[in-house]
Amino acid sequence: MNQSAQLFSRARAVIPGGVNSPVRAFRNVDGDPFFVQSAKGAYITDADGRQLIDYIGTWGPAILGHAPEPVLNAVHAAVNRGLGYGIPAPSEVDMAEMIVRMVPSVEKVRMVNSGTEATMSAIRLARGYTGRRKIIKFIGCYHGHVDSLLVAAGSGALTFGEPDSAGVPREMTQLTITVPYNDREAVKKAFELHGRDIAAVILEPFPANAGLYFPQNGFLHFLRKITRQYDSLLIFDEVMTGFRVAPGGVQQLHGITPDLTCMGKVIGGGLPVGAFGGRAEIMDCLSPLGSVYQAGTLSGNPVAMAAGLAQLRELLEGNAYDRLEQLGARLEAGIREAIRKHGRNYTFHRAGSMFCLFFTEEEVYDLDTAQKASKALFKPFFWNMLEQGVYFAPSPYETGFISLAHTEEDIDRTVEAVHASLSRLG
Ligand SMILES: Cc1ncc(COP(=O)(O)O)c(C=O)c1O
Ligand SMILES: NCC(=O)CCC(=O)O
Repeated sequence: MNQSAQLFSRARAVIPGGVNSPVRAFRNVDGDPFFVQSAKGAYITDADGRQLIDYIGTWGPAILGHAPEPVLNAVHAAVNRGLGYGIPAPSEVDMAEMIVRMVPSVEKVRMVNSGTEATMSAIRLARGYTGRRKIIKFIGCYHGHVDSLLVAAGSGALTFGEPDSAGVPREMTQLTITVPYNDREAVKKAFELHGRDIAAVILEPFPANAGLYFPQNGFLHFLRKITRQYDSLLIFDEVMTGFRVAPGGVQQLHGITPDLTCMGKVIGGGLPVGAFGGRAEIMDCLSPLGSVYQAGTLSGNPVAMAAGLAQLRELLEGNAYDRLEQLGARLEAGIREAIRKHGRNYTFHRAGSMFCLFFTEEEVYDLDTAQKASKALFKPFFWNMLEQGVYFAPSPYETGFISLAHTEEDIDRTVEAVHASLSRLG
C-alpha cells in the first residue's frame, strides 16, 4: 500500500468518509483520494512524492498559487505578535478598509470565518432589516451548508446526489423559494405570489457550483430592478468570484450594486476567513448597534487578517488580473483546439481564471442544461488527466482555478494532457 492508501485507510476509520469536506472525496469518480504532503506555487506534492499541477487552488483561495512568499512572511510576522486576542486589532480595520475600497457596493463589512457563515449571516441580516421571512434562491447555486440554503444546492450536495440535505427539517426550508437560474418568468412569478414577504434574493452572480455558467440578457440587472421594485434585498454571493474575476468581483464587471455581498476564499489568503458587507444603513442593523445578532470568537483573527491582507495587496500590485486573463485565455484556446481536433463541440466556459469543461455540445445556462453533460465521459477524462500529472476537481460540477503561479509551460502541459485524455476517450 502506498502512503496515500495507508492514510486513507486510517482516515476512514476515524473521519466520516475519510474527508473533512465531501468535495475532497473521490467516490464520484470511483476511487480514493490522495493525500497532500505539501504545496508550492502551481504544484502539489502528494504523500508518495508525486507532483501534480493543481487547478483546485484550495477551492479558490490560492489565487497567487500555494504558499506565496508575501503571505508566508505576513503570517510569520503576525504569529510573533500573538495568535488571537478577541479584542479589536489594527489588522481588522486595515482589512475592512481594503474590502470597502475594492468592492464597490460595500460601505461596511463584518468578518467571519467561512463562506457559510457569511451567507448565513447575510440572510439573517436581510430578514432582520426587512422584517420579512422568505428568500429566493437559484437551483444549482451553492451558498455553503446553511440549513435554509441547502435546497436544490450545488457543489458536493449535487455531486453526491443530496441537493436537499437530510437533517434539514422541511420547516427550515419552507421559506426558501427556488427558481431556475436565468429564468426571469419564474422570478417574476415568485415576486407576484410572495413579493411583500420576500426579504432577499441570493445568488452566485456567476454560478460556479454546478459547472460554471453565466447570467444571460441582463439577468443581473433584471434582478436588481425587481428587488428594488418590491423593496427586497439583492445579495451577491461572491465567495468564489470575489477578488477573483476582478478586484471588485462580478458586481464590478457588470456594474451592479447589490445590497449585501458575501465574501470568502481569496480574502483569507488560505486561512479560514469569510466576510459579508454592504450598505451602511443595513449593516448597522447588526449587534451591538442593531437588533440582529451575529458573533464569532475567532472572527477577524489577526493571523488570518494578515494572510488575507498580504494576498489582496499582492493582487492590487502590478497587473495580476491581466496576467490571470492571459493565462486563462491561453488555456481556453488550447482546450478549444483540443476539443475541435477530437471532432467535438463540447461547451467550455471561462471567466478570467475560472473555467469549466462540460461534456455536452448544448448550451449551458442553468442546472438542467449543466446536467446534460456526460458523467460517463467525465470520469475517464479525470483519471487520464491525473495520470498525466494534472489535478482537476473530482466532480464535473466544480470549477477549475488558475493561479498567478501557473506558467505558460504549465498551461501548455495541461493542454497536451487534455489532447491525450480526449483522444483516449475514443
Ligand atoms: C459561492 C459559494 N458560497 C459559499 C461557499 C461556502 O464557503 P465555505 O466553504 O467557506 O463555507 C462556497 C464554497 O464553499 C461557494 O462557492
Ligand atoms: N466549489 C465548492 C467549494 O468550494 C466547496 C469547498 C468545500 O465544501 O470543501
